[in-house]
Amino acid sequence: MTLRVAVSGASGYAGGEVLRLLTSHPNVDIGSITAHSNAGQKLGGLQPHLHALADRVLEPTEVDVLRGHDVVFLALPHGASAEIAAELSDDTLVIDAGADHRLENSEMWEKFYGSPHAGTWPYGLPELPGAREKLQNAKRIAVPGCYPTGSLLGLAPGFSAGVLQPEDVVIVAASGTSGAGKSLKPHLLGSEVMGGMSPYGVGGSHRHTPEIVQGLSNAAGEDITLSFTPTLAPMSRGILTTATARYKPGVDVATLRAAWETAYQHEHFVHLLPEGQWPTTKSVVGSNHVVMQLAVDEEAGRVVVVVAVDNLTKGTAGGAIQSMNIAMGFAEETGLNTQGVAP
Ligand SMILES: NC(=O)C1=CN([C@@H]2O[C@H](COP(=O)(O)OP(=O)(O)OC[C@H]3O[C@@H](n4cnc5c(N)ncnc54)[C@H](OP(=O)(O)O)[C@@H]3O)[C@@H](O)[C@H]2O)C=CC1
Ligand SMILES: CC(=O)N[C@@H](CCC(=O)OP(=O)(O)O)C(=O)O
Repeated sequence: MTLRVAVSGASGYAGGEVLRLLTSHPNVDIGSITAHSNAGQKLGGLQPHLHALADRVLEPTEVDVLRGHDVVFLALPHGASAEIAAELSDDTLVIDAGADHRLENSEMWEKFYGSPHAGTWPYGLPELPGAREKLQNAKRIAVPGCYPTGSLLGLAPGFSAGVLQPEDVVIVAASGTSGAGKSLKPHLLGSEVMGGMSPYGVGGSHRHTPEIVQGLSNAAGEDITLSFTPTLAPMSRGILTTATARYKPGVDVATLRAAWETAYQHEHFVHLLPEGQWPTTKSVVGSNHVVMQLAVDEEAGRVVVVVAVDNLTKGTAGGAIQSMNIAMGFAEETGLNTQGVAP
């Protein structure tokens, strides 16, 4: 089966990565590609790495352009996708890379995004417990945020297995600058970012906080409490997440490690490294692979999990295509790879 697929936001980072991956997907024919201020431009001038599509012209992001495709990827700013998705047929698979449909709690949406909530779609992180069933035959999929991808994959196994305490979860993550998108932002100028790291969204104010709380609470079966701090690192791609949580009294080290080994033993894209090896963001650049390592800090009574993802691949576009594969009944790994780029 060949799907006709449209990509909106194709001039941006997330849309560009969706296109890069789709060009090697055997079941996809790339239909309309759309943009906003860059509509009318050739893709080659904006995404010079996408040689195979260089002469394709970006159309405006309008419902009429997106209609008539089997699958539509929306890689638009927050708030822009809900309106378009509502106009697309129920038979079209719509995959939203933005945040509009990720949260289950409308109050949380309004608190963190400051607009009316558009509703909740199946969450596109297949490795979470119960997620695959909801993605099969889905016609609407919400792609997770990039920080939630590493954070949830890092701690969900411990909560699902009932070995972690729900209160006092702490996550600190360092992201590459592509996480912020392509539009001009003064704090992302090379001279601001190169040679140093800086925090932002400190004190529970980052909008990914409720998304991570939601996923971990669902895994735990009870509400968890979280302190989440994002930081900006001088690299273009990648997120290194350090997630720690208290383990329940009496749980031993072997039981803790077994929870993660069991959760990921059959997963194609998520890999608990052999003991003693630690993840690096460099090892996952351009791949849909997630690598992690776990340590048990017995003095502190905490599990420490370190996770590396490529924010644009597994953290957005690769995860979106993996979910498309599930929804459409293709083998989950179709068109995706687990090999990084080195050095
Ligand atoms: N970057 C990342 O790592 C991740 C991004 N995401 C999400 O993906 C989405 C896109 O992010 P990203 O690619 O980084 O952002 P970019 O700023 O790189 O790209 C934004 C895209 O949206 C288009 N656009 C801008 N304004 C509008 C508008 N008002 N209406 C319609 N289209 C518009 C732009 O078109 P033009 O260039 O023509 O103006 C461009 O194609 C966001 O919702 C983001 O949260 C999710 C996970 C990770
Ligand atoms: C480095 C950086 O700025 N990252 C972005 C997160 C990008 C992303 O995944 O998030 P959404 O899809 O939810 O926007 C941020 O912190 O806002």
